[in-house]
Amino acid sequence: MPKNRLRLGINVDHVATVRNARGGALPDPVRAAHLAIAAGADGITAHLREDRRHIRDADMERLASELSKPLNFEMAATEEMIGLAEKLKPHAACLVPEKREERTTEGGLDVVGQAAALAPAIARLKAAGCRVSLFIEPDEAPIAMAAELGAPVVELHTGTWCHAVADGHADKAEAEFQRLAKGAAFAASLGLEVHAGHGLDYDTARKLAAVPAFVEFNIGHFLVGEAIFVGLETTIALMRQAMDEGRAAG
Ligand SMILES: CC(=O)[C@@H](O)[C@H](O)COP(=O)(O)O
Ligand SMILES: NCC(=O)COP(=O)(O)O
Repeated sequence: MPKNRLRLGINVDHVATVRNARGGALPDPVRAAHLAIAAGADGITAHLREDRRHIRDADMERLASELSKPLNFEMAATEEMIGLAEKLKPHAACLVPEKREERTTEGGLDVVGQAAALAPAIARLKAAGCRVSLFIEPDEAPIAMAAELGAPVVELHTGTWCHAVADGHADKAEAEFQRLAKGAAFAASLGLEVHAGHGLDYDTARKLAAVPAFVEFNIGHFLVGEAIFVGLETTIALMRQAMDEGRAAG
């Protein structure tokens, strides 16, 4: 295994989205998490939204107690969520912005504007033993503030780039890719561990893997969708291959 191999975290939120469409117990996101680990995932990500639209408290409790690989608990920095993380003690806690009316996580956390509120949240999560990560835009100001706030990890939001690629806006896509590459290098230069996620597919993950500063990708929606056609094991193997190819080419 190459020393600089990228870690692949699998986000199981949208297995729960399908389950919740019918209100029963199936498909079970925890079963998907076990399967993802058996298929080579390096960790599992799950986002317990305040409105519980996909992952629910009972899912998070089972993920925290059952998994053999690290759990990355994505959450808004609310009292309720920080309290839950203190109770469940997941390996990692990733603070993300959240709006009830949004369809998905639309941008990065406003770490500059919310620094005063984030500082105690980060301190409490660290005291609970969680590796704290901040989900932010790939720009200097939020990255520098993340370092100042003592977060050891940043996850750079790849959504704007992935949308530009999907929409065929080549110039915007190239500019967004350069923004991510520059942001990742800057974050690494400050001693931060650099992750990426949101909207990644095989092609975008392959291209981004060539940027050496990244050490982990968290991917969910695309893989859960692909699993309908080729199965979860195959889609994870194909994503692993794409990331390894990209890294080797970098
Ligand atoms: C923060 C983030 O990017 C993830 O939470 C992911 O997008 C899945 O959750 P949603 O689709 O509910 O935003
Ligand atoms: N933090 C990003 C994540 O966990 C997965 O995002 P997506 O692939 O579901 O868009």
